[in-house]
Amino acid sequence: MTRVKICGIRHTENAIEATKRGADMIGFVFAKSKRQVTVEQAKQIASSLPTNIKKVGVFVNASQEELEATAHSVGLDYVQLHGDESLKFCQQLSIPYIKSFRVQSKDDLEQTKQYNDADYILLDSATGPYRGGNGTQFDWQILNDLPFEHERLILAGGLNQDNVKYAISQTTPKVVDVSSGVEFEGHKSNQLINQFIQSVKECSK
Ligand SMILES: O=C(O)c1ccccc1NCC(=O)[C@H](O)[C@H](O)COP(=O)(O)O
Repeated sequence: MTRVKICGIRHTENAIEATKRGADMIGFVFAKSKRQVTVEQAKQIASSLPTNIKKVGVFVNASQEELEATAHSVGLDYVQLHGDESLKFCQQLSIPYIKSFRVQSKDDLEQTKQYNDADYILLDSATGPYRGGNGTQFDWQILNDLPFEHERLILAGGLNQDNVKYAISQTTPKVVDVSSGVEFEGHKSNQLINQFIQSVKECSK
């Protein structure tokens, strides 16, 4: 089954609900964002989750020191990098990493190939003011134009309960990632989280 990552979690009740319903990964945004959490908040939420749930920290151009200290303190399984982090920078990290790319053209996919030691490649939309979490989609068709390692693919960008089945059928990702699509009036909604995970589960029926 396609795995699910619920990103931008700020409250324990949403994290618990997501994991109860079958989410595989929970994302905490440490970058400057309306979803930003402190290390202490993330630590508290993470401590309420089962150990098999992967905890992911989202960063934009953070230093190696900050990444490693936060990962250690919160108990992150992965850092997810949404900035201009070079391959050399990523290779020096002592923590497994997910490299994010904003996709507009085939050239953006070409770039991903050099990050062959990344645990996952996250493909997101380039539309919107922020480095992620904009709630906008990219043209999934681009993925069919180039050979791509779908085993390492996290599909993100504008997913929701209504489009996620089609997105999976078009791109066969290992993981689908959602943030805006499970929010109501700017807050995570347990109901939308449930409905999103349910839609993903229905794909493998
Ligand atoms: O979510 C944010 O506010 C954010 C800010 C800066 C960098 C990354 C950010 N989020 C990363 C994510 O993993 C999101 O889940 C992903 O971009 C998809 O977001 P959405 O389109 O809102 O579902």
